[in-house]
Amino acid sequence: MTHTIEKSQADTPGPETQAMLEVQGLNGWYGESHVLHDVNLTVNKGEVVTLLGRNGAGKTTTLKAIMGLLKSRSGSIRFNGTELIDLPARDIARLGIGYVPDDRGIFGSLSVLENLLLPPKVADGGFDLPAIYELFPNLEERLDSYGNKLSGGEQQMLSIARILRTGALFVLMDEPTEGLAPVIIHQIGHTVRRLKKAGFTILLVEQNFHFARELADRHYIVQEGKVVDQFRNDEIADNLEKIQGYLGI
Ligand SMILES: Nc1ncnc2c1ncn2[C@@H]1O[C@H](COP(=O)(O)OP(=O)(O)OP(=O)(O)O)[C@@H](O)[C@H]1O
Repeated sequence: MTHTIEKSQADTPGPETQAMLEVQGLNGWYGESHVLHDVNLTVNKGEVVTLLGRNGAGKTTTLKAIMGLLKSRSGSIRFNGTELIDLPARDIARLGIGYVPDDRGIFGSLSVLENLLLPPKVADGGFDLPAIYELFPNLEERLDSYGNKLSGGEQQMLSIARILRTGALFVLMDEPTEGLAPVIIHQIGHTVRRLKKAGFTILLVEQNFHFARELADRHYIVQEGKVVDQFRNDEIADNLEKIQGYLGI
C-alpha cells in the first residue's frame, strides 16, 4: 500500500510544483537585432532557478523581457496566470515581481535610507526596516551614507534589501555576485537561502556556476538567445562535463 500512497503523492502537484512564472515562445529584439529566440522556461513557487550561460547568451535580456524593460518582445510570459507580454514595467512590478539589476541601480546621490524607501510597496507582508537590518547589519550602520560611497557588496545588499521592502515575493536577480570578494559572495548566498526559506521565489542569472550550484533547485542553460538544456541541481554531478562545455569553464 505504501507504493499507492507514494504514487498518489507524486501525481498530486504540491505547492512546490505550482508554476509562478511560465515563459513560452519568448522572442526579443534590440532594434533590428533579434536576441531572444523562442525562450521557454518555468519557475515554480518557492524555487530558486538559475539562467546559466556564456557572456552575451541572452540571460540579462531574458530578465529584462520578463520585467517589461525590453520593449520589443513577443510570446507569452504568465505570472500567477496573468499575461505580462503587453504590460509596461510599472504594472509588472505592481503584480509583485522585484528586479535586482546587474548594475544594482543604486542612486549615488541618495542615502542608504532614501534608496531603501524609494521603491513603492506593491503588496502587504514586505520586510520592515528592522527585518532588513537584521538581514543586512552593514546597511543599518551606513544608513546616512550616500549610495556612491558604498562598496560593491553594500550596494548589492541595498539593491536586494529595497526589493524585500516592497512585498514582492518573486525576485529576478542579475548576477548578484559579479565583481564581489568571496566573503561577500558567501553572504549573498546566505541571503538567498534565507529568502528561499522565507517563501520567496527567485530567478537568478549567474556567471558563477559554483555559487549557482550551492543554491539553486534547477538550472536552464542559455545559448545564443535560446534555452538549450536544463538540469535539476541533483543532476549536475552526472552532467558536469556537458555543463562545463556549455559554459566554457
Ligand atoms: N542595449 C543593447 N542593445 C543592443 N544589443 C544588446 C544590448 N544589450 C545586449 N545586447 C546584445 O544582446 C545579446 C544578449 O546580451 P545579454 O546581455 O542578454 O547577455 P547575457 O547572457 O546577460 O551576458 P552578460 O553576462 O555578458 O551580460 C548580446 O549579443 C548583446 O551584445
